Amino acid sequence: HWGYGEEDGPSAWHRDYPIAQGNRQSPIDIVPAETVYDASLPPITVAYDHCTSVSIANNGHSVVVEFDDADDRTVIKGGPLEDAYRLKQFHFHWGGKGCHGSEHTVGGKTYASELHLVHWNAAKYKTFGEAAAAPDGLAVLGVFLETGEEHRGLHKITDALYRVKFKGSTADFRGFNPKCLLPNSLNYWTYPGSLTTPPLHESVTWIVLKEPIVVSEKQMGKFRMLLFSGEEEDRKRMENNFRPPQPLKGRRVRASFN
Ligand SMILES: COc1cc(C[n+]2ccc3cc(OS(N)(=O)=O)ccc3c2)cc(OC)c1OC
Ligand SMILES: [Zn+2]
Repeated sequence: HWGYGEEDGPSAWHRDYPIAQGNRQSPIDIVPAETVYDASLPPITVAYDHCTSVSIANNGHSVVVEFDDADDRTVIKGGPLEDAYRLKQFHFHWGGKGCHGSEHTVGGKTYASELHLVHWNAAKYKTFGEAAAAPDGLAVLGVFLETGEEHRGLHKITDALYRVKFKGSTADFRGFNPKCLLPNSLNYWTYPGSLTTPPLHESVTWIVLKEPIVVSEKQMGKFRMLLFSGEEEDRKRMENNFRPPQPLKGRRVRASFN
């Protein structure tokens, strides 16, 4: 099975998932000077008012908060998106310490972590799985995390992490609204890309926010107490669960701001 170690990490994924060497893989290094300001790009609308988080889980690769996606109560629309995309889950990628751990980089700059809010096009597809295999099926909103002051909204998450320490553990996690994890500005870059973990489907319209949110080193430390391993296995700390930037292959990265 795939992972982030020496043997099963990102450089080996192509053996089981040849699309890893495809033409629209993610993440990428976003080079601001090479992005194209697109004045016709409307702002994105994040309509997370009736938040319906259901559970928090450790899937052996990250910590994931799942949502009830049975209706259009929690959606993202506008920006590069033709339809409203329904929030399915969010999760994080992070490093071992210091300021590396994000998946996207900005002019080579890495951040301590990156939040991914995963949405699917329920206007066009019946299930997440079906959408995940379609070129316009998913929209992932990426938010950079940098270390500094404590983040009040993140406490509810970091205080729940002890309940999902081991791979395969799940806990109730209701009523969390991820709107509190967004920065003040919704200025973004957007480009056509993929899932950053297997199955690496090239089905994602990426929307990466320029402004990071600030979380404390102590809060980041709580993510690193999670384990890749299950209760009966040798302990492996969950850290450095990020894929490095992939070739741009001629893709255009548009900016919603000048
Ligand atoms: C709920 O059903 C599925 C869940 C999942 C779980 N999953 C796996 C990998 C993922 C990678 C992701 O990549 S990322 N890091 O770019 O956000 C996002 C969501 C993911 C969700 C995948 C599926 O098919 C690909 C599913 O349909 C069968
Ligand atoms: Zn992710």
